[in-house]
Amino acid sequence: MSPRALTSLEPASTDPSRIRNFCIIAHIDHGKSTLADRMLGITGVVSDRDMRAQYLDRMDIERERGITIKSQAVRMPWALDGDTYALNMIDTPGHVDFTYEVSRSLAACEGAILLVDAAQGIEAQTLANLYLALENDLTIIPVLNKIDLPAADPDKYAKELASLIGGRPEDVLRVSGKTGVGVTELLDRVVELIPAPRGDAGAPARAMIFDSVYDTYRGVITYVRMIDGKLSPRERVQMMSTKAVHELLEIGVSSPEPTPTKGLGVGEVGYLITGVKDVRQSKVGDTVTNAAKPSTQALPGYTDPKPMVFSGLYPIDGSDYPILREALDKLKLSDASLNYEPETSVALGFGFRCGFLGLLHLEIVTERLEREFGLDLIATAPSVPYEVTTEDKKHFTVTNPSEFPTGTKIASVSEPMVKAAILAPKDYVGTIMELCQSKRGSLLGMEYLGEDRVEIRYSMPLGEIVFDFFDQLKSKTAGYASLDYEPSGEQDADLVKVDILLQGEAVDAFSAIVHRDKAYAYGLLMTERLKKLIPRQQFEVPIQAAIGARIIARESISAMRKDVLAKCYGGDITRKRKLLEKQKEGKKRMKMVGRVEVPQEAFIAALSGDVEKKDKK
Ligand SMILES: Nc1nc2c(ncn2[C@@H]2O[C@H](COP(=O)(O)OP(=O)(O)OP(=O)(O)O)[C@@H](O)[C@H]2O)c(=O)[nH]1
Repeated sequence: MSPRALTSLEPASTDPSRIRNFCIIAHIDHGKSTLADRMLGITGVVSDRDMRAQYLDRMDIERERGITIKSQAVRMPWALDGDTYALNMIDTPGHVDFTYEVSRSLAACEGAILLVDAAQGIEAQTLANLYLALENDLTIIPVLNKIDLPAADPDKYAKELASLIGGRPEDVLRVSGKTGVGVTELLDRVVELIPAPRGDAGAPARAMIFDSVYDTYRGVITYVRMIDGKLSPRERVQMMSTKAVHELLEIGVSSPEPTPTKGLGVGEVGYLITGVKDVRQSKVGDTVTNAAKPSTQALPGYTDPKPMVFSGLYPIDGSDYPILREALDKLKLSDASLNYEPETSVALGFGFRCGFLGLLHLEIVTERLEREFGLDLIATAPSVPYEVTTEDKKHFTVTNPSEFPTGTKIASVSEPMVKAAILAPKDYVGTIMELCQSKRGSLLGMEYLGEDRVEIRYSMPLGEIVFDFFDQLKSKTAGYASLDYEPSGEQDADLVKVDILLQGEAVDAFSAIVHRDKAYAYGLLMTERLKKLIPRQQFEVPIQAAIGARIIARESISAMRKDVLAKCYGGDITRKRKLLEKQKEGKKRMKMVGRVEVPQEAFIAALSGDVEKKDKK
């Protein structure tokens, strides 16, 4: 603990002029959590003994992957020039999937520490987060981290940062979250530079929800930033988007363990517990007001986050379906942006079509389902929502390719677009442009940042990004490129559905919506894959790819009579019976597509692309 830390955990001050609300924004892995931990140690809110790495990241998956999914807020007392301040640090998620949550966390602050790895320099998310912070009028404190690294080049990157935000290189602070160098000065800088919150203490209460977390024992814990007025324990509060009224069972601050207080006033950051059991009743971005004396104007910026990536989740063992349903119901309590509805597939049986904020969100949810609920799952290829208009002027949204209309005349199809920003060393510009072009991107602009780093901006269909864009980008640039993107409306495109047919029957899990120019390649890929995976049957099985009634690719599996009894010449009837029993067992794991028997493993391998991976080895 530093001598500057205070020993008392009682809120240092509730006078708004002594409050500083800030967050740390950084690209993934630039050391935000490490720095946050170090601040907790230096301000004395967490003793060295209790300090475990990444105190703020509570979920196991977060800790293992080293990423922050859920933001948390913590109050730290800090003394400067004889005055005591309450520093509220709001931890923001760093990944693109959670941009909305980031923007709400930023809206709860007056300032932001812009943290950049002194060995890496500015990356795509540094910029994306900086732009979000500037949109919210935050005061920016530029900081270089990891100056203890031998590869650190603080002089170079201080210049880069200064030219980006318009300041002097010598004003860029240099710290190491790991060793603690410079962190005390940084805390002082937070007090000096970040403006105190302002609000109307006499007005009806308005608090903005910037996070809401499900806790098994306490129900939903809602993190808020008070804008106007005051909230006190036991009073009745109203959520302005839904008008739902709840009683405030507890109100307090995290330092960093929840500590009840007598209320929260202007500029304060803390938590509320109302006994609700589902985070959907306490939505990020919503305004909390006093039910008896409600405010008439909700705070700006609230939206319902829309799922942008869809995938079918199926239990590999069909009998796990009820467990999957229960697991999703449970996860929903803590994840307001997870959507799902039951669906059935010829190939995969019973499952759920789930909507996610993005690919990382999908990965996290599948991993939690497998890990926390012991499920083995197969996920269908991710797809995005398409808006379809038919010639008779009907509109609908297609989130499952197999539901894409055929037969009816389609007037237009539009797909979600994103503005993508890619940052990379300049040597990779050609490679990156080639890749973006091949993914139907159109160049928006290009800018040099410093001597060797370039920001390339493209408009691209989200559908191309969710496929394997990020993996390809990483492998083509030896890991040097970083990517960020934001939704930017919709655009009409010449999209078609490619079906994959086994003996004339469409296998729903393999239908895909692709651009007409890519339909043939997709058809060829899938028919070849399946040919390798599906065992011979007693008759010839054609595998075809089709757009509507038009076949665009074809393979076939030649017939073979599989006579399991052939080996059993002689009359041993028990042995014959055993073999027949065994065959029956095997059949249970088979899925029937028309008359064709397909082992489920074949579907799984075809969906995950395991065939090519094996071929490459
Ligand atoms: N040498 C050195 N390593 C550091 C420092 N700060 C963080 N690291 C290391 O950098 C890696 C990433 O640090 P984190 O604190 O997890 O990064 P983060 O920005 O919180 O990552 P996300 O939560 O994924 O955004 C870890 O391996 C840390 O040990 C530092 O000051 N010096």
